[in-house]
Amino acid sequence: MPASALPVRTNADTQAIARILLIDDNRSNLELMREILIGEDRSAAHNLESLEAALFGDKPAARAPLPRFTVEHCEDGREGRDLLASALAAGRPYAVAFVDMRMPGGWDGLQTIEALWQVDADLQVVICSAYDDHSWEQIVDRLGCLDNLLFLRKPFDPIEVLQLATALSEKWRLQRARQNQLAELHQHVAERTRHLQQALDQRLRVERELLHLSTHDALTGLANRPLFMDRLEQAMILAQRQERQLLIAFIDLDRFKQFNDRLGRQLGDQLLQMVAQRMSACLRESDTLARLGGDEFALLLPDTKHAKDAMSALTRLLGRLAEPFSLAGEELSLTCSLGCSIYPDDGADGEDLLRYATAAAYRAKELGRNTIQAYNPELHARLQERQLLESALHRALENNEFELYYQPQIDLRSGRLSGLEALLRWHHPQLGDISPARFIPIAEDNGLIHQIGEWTLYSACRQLLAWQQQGIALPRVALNLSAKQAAQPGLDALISRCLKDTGIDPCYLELELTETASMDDPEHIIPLMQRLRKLGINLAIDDFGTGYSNLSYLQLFPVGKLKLDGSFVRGITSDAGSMAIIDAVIALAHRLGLKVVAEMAETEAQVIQLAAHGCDQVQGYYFSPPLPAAKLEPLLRAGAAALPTPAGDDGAKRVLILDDEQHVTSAIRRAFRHEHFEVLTANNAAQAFDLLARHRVGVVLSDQRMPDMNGNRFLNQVRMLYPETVRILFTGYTDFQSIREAINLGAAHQLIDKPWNNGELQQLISQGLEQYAQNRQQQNGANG
Ligand SMILES: Nc1nc2c(ncn2[C@@H]2O[C@@H]3COP(=O)(O)O[C@H]4[C@@H](O)[C@H](n5cnc6c(=O)[nH]c(N)nc65)O[C@@H]4COP(=O)(O)O[C@H]3[C@H]2O)c(=O)[nH]1
Repeated sequence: MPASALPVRTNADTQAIARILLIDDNRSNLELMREILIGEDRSAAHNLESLEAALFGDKPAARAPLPRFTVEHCEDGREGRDLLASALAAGRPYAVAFVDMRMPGGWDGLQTIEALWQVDADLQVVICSAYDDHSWEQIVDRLGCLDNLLFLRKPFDPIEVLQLATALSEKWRLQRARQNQLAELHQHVAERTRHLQQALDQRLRVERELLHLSTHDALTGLANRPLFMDRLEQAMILAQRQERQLLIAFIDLDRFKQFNDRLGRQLGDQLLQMVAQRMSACLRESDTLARLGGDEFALLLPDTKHAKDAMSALTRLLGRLAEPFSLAGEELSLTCSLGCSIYPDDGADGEDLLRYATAAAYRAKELGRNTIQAYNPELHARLQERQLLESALHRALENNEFELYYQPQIDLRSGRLSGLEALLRWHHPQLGDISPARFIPIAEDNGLIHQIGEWTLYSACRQLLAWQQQGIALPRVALNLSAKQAAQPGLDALISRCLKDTGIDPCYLELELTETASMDDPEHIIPLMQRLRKLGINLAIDDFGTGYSNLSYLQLFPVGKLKLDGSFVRGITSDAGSMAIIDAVIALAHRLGLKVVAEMAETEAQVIQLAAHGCDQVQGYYFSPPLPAAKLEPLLRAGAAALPTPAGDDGAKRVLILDDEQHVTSAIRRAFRHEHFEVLTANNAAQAFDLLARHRVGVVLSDQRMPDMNGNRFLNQVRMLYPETVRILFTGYTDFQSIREAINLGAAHQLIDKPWNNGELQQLISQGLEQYAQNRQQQNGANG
């Protein structure tokens, strides 16, 4: 009969009440059981207890309420299993099942119990049996020794049924509660574990990020200096074991500051990122590229069998970097200077190796940028000297080891003293006098230049004041300003303060900024120059002609002077190229209303030529070396120097003979001593150029074979420097090669064989002088 055939009586308080399933094929058994368990007659038991309490004098105990059950039943094992399954699925599991042992026509009790436990292993089971058809041992054998199985012998005592139901349902409840607690505990533990895991993950992530931040450069994502040094140390250990070499490179971007200033910080950063990406792209996984700061990078190539292989990687890097970068609609050409050192050849200390590579990169910069320079012993010596000077420099100011020397500048028209250049001298007690060319760059690097500059400024102004107080007419004093000094914030304030402190009129002060410093950073320099001009200070551009001038800037610089670099002055008498540059600079400066000062003029010939080419002022050993203030006093009081005077005639009666053999020049001089022309002689090209610079000469006769410069080359320079002068070449042998060259170059007008015939030579010279006179006339005519 289906379960629904008997009305299912359920108690109202279903949640707190244990659910019991009865499975028995005997309906009257079911009825009886149900009644016992739901229990209308249990009030009688209660009354009985009350009566006992009255009789034996006990107070009727405050009785715990009798357990009540929700009972459902069925008459067949399969049905019981299904009921159990659907109750479980509905979340209303049975606590106890009373199962009849014998149920003919269906599953017997044991089979039923097995099926029930397959559905719900927690179910407490009571086997009800009236027969001894299964011993307890047999039951245990079949079902196992389990604590959720009890045996009830029929006919059963209602109390026994109730006790079994109560105890087992309580046990079931406790077991469930424990299971729930355990599940909760598991859940709690799982949750807690999950939280801890999350916290741990988070912490690991933060730690990883922190580690990355502390070992990487935030802008480019490249390794930073500490990580680079660490990798270098590791690589050195490995390289030592494997007897390999390592290459360490220092990379400095050329003129990055200019780009950064022009593009602005944000685009400058972007450019650095692009540079980093491009460099990384041409390196191997095993290489380490690091950004040390600013525009400086370091590279470690550990996978190097031979350092030479690595050099080709560096060349590739240099080439890739030189390709233009597209940024903000512009094509930017950026190059780099690269220095490298090799482990173990150059050293065994990581810091040293990086320092050597850095020194080599700076050397590469000096050599003209966009190039690679390997560390070498010469650089090593320079570095050691640098270290020595650097530590000595720190004490130089305190120990009063500096002194200012002054070198006069002379006006080439009047010979008057037009100014003085103050030049710093360092007298070191042990190392002797040290050139500013050696220590100024060091002072620029370590920042001492600012203190040194301040000292120089105050010293020069105080000296000017002292001269003023001695009644000496004040010349203008020029001071050098290095690029770092010019970049120093508050420079104009310092100068104003110094002028105020010393009471010097700013018109007596001139500041010289090199062409390179001015052109490197015009956006900063132009406003600075304007502020200095406002203060009344004069400005000059130093070493003009050696840098990469953007000539259009020249109009924007509020300067009054260009200082022509000494290298051109040195070549003025002998090198047509130097002369051409000097001419061009003078013409340019004059068109812009600027004066030109030539520095390092050492010879009379140079001074004469500079004057002849329209240079305004000159400075150099020819007039005076830089001197201490006291030694300059005679010149300052005189206020002028004697200018050299070129021979006044036009050279139409002058001949210059150049031959390295003195007996040749002497013989010619003797032969023509009574002639109508004067004979000058020289035994080397330098002497000859010097004579030509100081005298006009109508005819030049040069030997072809000379050790310092052959005749063709000499005459060719003469052709370019003094085009009107007539040139004759002595060819000692039948030297067709030199004859052909002389003709091709147009170096010589005439050729004459050695040994020569005096009559023939005299005739050639006379013709030459006539030709020269005609050239001069034409020239004068052309000049109007
Ligand atoms: N061969 C030759 N040399 C001559 C002749 N006449 C002068 N000189 C030298 O040429 C250099 C000219 O100075 P500079 O180009 O400004 O070049 C200077 C300047 O750039 C820097 N310097 C010197 N004093 C200072 C200073 O007080 N501050 C700064 N920032 N730099 C300075 O050091 C450089 C070298 O200075 P010095 O060794 O004094 O070298 C000076 C000077 O002594 C000559 O006829 N022949």
